Amino acid sequence: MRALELKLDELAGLCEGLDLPAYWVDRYGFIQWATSAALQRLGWPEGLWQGRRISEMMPQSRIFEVLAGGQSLRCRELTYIGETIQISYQPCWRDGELLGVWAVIEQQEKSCLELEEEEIGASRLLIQMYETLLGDLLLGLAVVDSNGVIITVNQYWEKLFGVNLAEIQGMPLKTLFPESHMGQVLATGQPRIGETWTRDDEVYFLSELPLRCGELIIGGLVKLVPVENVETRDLVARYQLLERKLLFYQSELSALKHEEDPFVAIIGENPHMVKVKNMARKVARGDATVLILGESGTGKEVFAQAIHRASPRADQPFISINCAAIPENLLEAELFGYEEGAFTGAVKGGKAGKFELAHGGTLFLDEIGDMPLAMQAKILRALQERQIVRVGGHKPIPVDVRLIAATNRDLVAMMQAGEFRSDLYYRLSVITLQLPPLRERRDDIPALVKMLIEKFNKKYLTSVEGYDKELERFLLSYSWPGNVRQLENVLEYAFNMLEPGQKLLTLQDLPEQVTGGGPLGENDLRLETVVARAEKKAILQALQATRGNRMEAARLLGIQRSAFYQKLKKYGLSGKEEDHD
Ligand SMILES: Nc1ncnc2c1ncn2[C@@H]1O[C@H](COP(=O)(O)OP(=O)(O)OP(=O)(O)O)[C@@H](O)[C@H]1O
Repeated sequence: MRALELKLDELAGLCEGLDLPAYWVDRYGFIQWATSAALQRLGWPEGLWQGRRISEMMPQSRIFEVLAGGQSLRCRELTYIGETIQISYQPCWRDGELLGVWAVIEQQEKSCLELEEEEIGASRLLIQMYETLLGDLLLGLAVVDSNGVIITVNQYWEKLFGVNLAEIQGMPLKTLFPESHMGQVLATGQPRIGETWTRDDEVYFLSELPLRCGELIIGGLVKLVPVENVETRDLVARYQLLERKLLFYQSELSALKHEEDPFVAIIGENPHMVKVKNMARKVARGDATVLILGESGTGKEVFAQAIHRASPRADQPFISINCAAIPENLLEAELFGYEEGAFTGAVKGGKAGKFELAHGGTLFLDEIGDMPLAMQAKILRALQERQIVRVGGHKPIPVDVRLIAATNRDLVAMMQAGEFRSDLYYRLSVITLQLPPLRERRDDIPALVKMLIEKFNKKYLTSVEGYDKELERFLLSYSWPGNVRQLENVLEYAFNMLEPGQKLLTLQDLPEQVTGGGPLGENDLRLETVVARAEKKAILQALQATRGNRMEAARLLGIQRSAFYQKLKKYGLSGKEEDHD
């Protein structure tokens, strides 16, 4: 910051020394300095302009366009106290951040005339360039001036419209091509792309783009690309694929929105699962806090969402936050928001936290067992007082949220070890749902796989019908340390390995780390696997040494808590080391 202040001071000194009428406006629009020449030109009395916004001193200033758009403006004319003056504005950036705008009052009008000439010269050059490029490309091109009058077209265009360049030069494009929207493109500077146009049963992609020279729109370009063109056909195919994917996601979304019973989508006919689903269905109707326990990937978030959708709050937001994945120093601001200027890098105007965003709806705190003690106290206070205070603020903000929390850690043991506040535990655990790991409900695996195959068939436009006996045996016997999420990832991997037209999934389509005799194949001596094996072992040892305390384990390993959490996910570990040793 000091170096920067020095540079701004230097700029001020330099302008003063050169007797240049110039001033500096910071990124919030406040005038920071002005040279004596500028004060004289603008008639600003000393002492009146300091600390004021430029809009107060000069309401017609164009500086806000520059602050908003980040692009320079040259020789902009404005009338100020009865006199016409021209000002050029130069935005100044540092490390991608806009610092402010340097404004210089032009002294000679000639400089602006020169600028216009430069601009006209540049546009001529541009047109010449286009004429050379137009040649005999397999697409129709037309260039118009800023009034939409045809300057040139290429041979393809001539043939397509059955015209000669000489006879249409100077003609408004709209006369020759009434379907054009070039008028709008030139007026707004916004391109129109992705439209189609048909002539004699031939379909063309139509794009209309503005041609710019710096700030100025100097004309427009029309492109007509026949869909028959091989490259275009490829594009069309990809576009159609994207469109189908979009339709798929739209239908998924509306299915989610209109599901009568949100628990239907949760697959699980295993008796334990049925019991949990029935209980969740009942508690959804009320407003009580729910604690969902279960290993990673068992569907805790799926349950939380279903509870929300089956609750009277269904039309309000469902906001989810993974407490373990967010660095400790950012957690408070994420949860409670912050006021402007609360810390370096704080967004202008402040930011709402998850509690505020969830107002009226449900807040899902995933991995609550990884919440630092200080934050636990703040959450408890927010729940009791039904209000929060943003970081750096004083004003209490009322919040009405239903809280659903989840963890795979043993909160009772943590409580006894003083790592989890008992008052918060009792508040959270009014209703507790315990989700079984997948290895304890293997009878649900076929239904889950069927659902996932349908899902990925839609996503990848494939037509897989099932899997062979060998794969079936594997799917039913594997330990699935990462539970349903791992099953989902493994099958998605298989879909990416499919041969064209393949109807049955086989064991060979699955990732080797899974099929190689355990989560990490012991016979695989590739460096990547050996390093991964060592890393997994170190994590398990750290978890053992800290009796499953992830924060402590991360500290022992000398890595960030969020990085540690990612590694747990990568190796399909739940944090309970004895499960997977
Ligand atoms: N019973 C289920 N039926 C259908 N899909 C499920 C089921 N359980 C889990 N899934 C799917 O498995 C994935 C993981 O589920 P989810 O994110 O709810 O697990 P989690 O327990 O919250 O995991 P973590 O603790 O790691 O955040 C999701 O893609 C979810 O859709």
